[in-house]
Amino acid sequence: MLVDVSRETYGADQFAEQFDVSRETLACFETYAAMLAEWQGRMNLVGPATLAQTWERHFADSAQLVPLGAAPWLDLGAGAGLPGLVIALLGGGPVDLVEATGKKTEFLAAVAEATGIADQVRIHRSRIEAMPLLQPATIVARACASLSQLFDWGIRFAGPTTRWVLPKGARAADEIAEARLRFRFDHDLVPSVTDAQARIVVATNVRRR
Ligand SMILES: C[S@@+](CC[C@H](N)C(=O)[O-])C[C@H]1O[C@@H](n2cnc3c(N)ncnc32)[C@H](O)[C@@H]1O
Repeated sequence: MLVDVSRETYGADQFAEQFDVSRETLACFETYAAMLAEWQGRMNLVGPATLAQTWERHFADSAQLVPLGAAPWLDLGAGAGLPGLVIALLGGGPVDLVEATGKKTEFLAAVAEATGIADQVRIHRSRIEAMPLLQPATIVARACASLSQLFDWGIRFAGPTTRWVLPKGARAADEIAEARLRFRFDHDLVPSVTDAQARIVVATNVRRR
């Protein structure tokens, strides 16, 4: 079901109701939102125009992915923790978050510490290509790269049953067609609850042609 409230009114209360978030967990998300706003003044964590819509554009957009995968998760290009920290805050961890930019990994560690989920996340300051091998049940990546590039980066972590949960915009079908030139995979397309045009690609059995 699409979020049926206007962007101006979607906030903590709507997020808590939509995702059945406890009061205690909601307090953690409020801490996260406040830290995002504070650190955004020092570095570009999220698109500046999206900061005012953090609860919908970032938290809800990430939270909708939780039921599509299973732990352990591997978040490629985690940035400000979207979706990796959101998944861990909602009890979906453990999550390995890979992020190349040192300042962003400092932010990730600070939020994990402040919200009490440090034991549910492993934060890797690394390029994805340089990561040691992990065996995630689910590989997730949001706003990081094309489907082909994500498969290229992630395939060494994946087996036939690994799920790939990859939110994509309106161009999901084009990216799938492009990826099919080089990879075989099964997939479902799940509508996004935050953007009527967007789709989430849920792929399994990804292998090179
Ligand atoms: C556009 S941001 C998206 C971040 C976050 N997933 C989100 O949805 O807000 C892409 C992130 O991927 C990181 N990144 C890009 N290529 C990477 C690589 N090869 N290894 C590790 N991180 C990478 C960038 O530093 C950046 O923080």
